[in-house]
Amino acid sequence: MTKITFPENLKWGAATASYQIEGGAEEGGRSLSIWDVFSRTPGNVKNGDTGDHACNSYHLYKEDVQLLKNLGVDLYRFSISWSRVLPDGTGELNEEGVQYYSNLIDELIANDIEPMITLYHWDLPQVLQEKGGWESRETAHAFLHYAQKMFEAYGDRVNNWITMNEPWCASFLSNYLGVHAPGKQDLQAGVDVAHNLMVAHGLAVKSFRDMIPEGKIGYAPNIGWLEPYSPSEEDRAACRRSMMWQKEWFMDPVFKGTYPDTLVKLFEKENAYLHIEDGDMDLISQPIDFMGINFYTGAIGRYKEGEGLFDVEEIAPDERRTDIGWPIYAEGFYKALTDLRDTYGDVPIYITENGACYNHEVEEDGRVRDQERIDYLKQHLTSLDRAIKAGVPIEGYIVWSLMDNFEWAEGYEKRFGVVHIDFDTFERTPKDSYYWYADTVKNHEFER
Ligand SMILES: N=NNCCOCCOc1ccc(-c2cn(C[C@@H]3NC[C@@H](O)[C@H]3O)nn2)cc1
Repeated sequence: MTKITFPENLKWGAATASYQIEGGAEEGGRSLSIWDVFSRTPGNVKNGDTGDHACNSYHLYKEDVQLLKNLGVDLYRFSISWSRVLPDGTGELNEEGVQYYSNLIDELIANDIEPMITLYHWDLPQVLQEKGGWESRETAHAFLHYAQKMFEAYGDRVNNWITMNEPWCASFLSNYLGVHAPGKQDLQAGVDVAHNLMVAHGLAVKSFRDMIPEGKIGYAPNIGWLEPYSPSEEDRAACRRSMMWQKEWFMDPVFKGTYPDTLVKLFEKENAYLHIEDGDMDLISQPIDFMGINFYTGAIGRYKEGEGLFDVEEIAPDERRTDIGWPIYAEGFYKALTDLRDTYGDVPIYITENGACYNHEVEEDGRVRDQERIDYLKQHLTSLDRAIKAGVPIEGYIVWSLMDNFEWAEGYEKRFGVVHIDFDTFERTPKDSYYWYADTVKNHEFER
């Protein structure tokens, strides 16, 4: 057996997000978010699931912290529900909402766990959506107000901050592909939302430097990996174009102060145009302390004229897929990470999400035998080890997710947690992968 051993200073964590776990959708002064409206609209979410109750973490957060403590992680990455702390989207704070997160932060610190806050994990206050949402630049300024209020409230205890989670999902998946909230299918809307999310990111980073000078801030784009089907320039260019949508479109503005011209021109051909104002690119490209990377899957990419926006078809590398249907491609994780270093240099990286969907249930003896998830994590942590040994500056690894939760348009059926949730009783049951991950975190190593 081969042992994979990680650097002692690698930080380990687990992640969740507010709309996916909290519930308490109309408790404690919280107002509706776009995900409440989207999930309550019939046809948008599998089985008509909503985040009304989710994992009931709004009431069970102390149990969650004990699960994290027994997992032995250094970090807990969670997000704040903007509409819980600012029900009007801006203006005055809802003290009850602020207190909820203050209690969570204190509970984490009391258990020697570092909080890592994600400010925007897709649950925009509905009141702001009704004023134009992220298509309106005003929302970027509302985000700055929200971020500043959070820095004031928690900056004394929280050092690690993430502005945006998966801006590709929050812009194109949500406003062009229509799969996530608000469910628009308009490429211009997607381009406008993507830019305003990045302006909002820049505004928050700039203010953060003044408000929490000792803190660390970044953002968390999601990327996949498309391996060319053949060495032909057709296949290689098609893969580059498709990956550009999640990589360069959201990373070049931050690390180069520009948008990738290939995609700018491609979008213009589809009558979708960037609306950049003076100073935007300087604002977006100010330095950050780390980049979060969310990686789940990849594929083989082959040029196919007329296929989607980029003339590329995605082929699964082999028959292995998780229960959400995504191919398993751990080699792609290694390639994606070394490609980031080759493109953007030594930007410190946290893996802010990596994990697998397997829908096991609790068996008679109380166990959840999710060996497939353990195998997925082993394969991807092996790729991570290879990337670290190749010199990619990895700060930490944060598994998605601590617990089964509301997996957006897929609802509760699709389970990503190392802890099983009974969505009727909210009973939490650590899976086999929970105990395996705890050993790996404790020993900084595992047997392949
Ligand atoms: N490329 N073209 N696709 C065209 C067709 O898309 C159909 C569906 O697409 C997607 C793409 C990506 C995702 C996704 C989900 N997660 C997992 C969450 N991450 C943040 C955290 O909250 C987790 O729950 N990450 N990514 C979902 C759907």
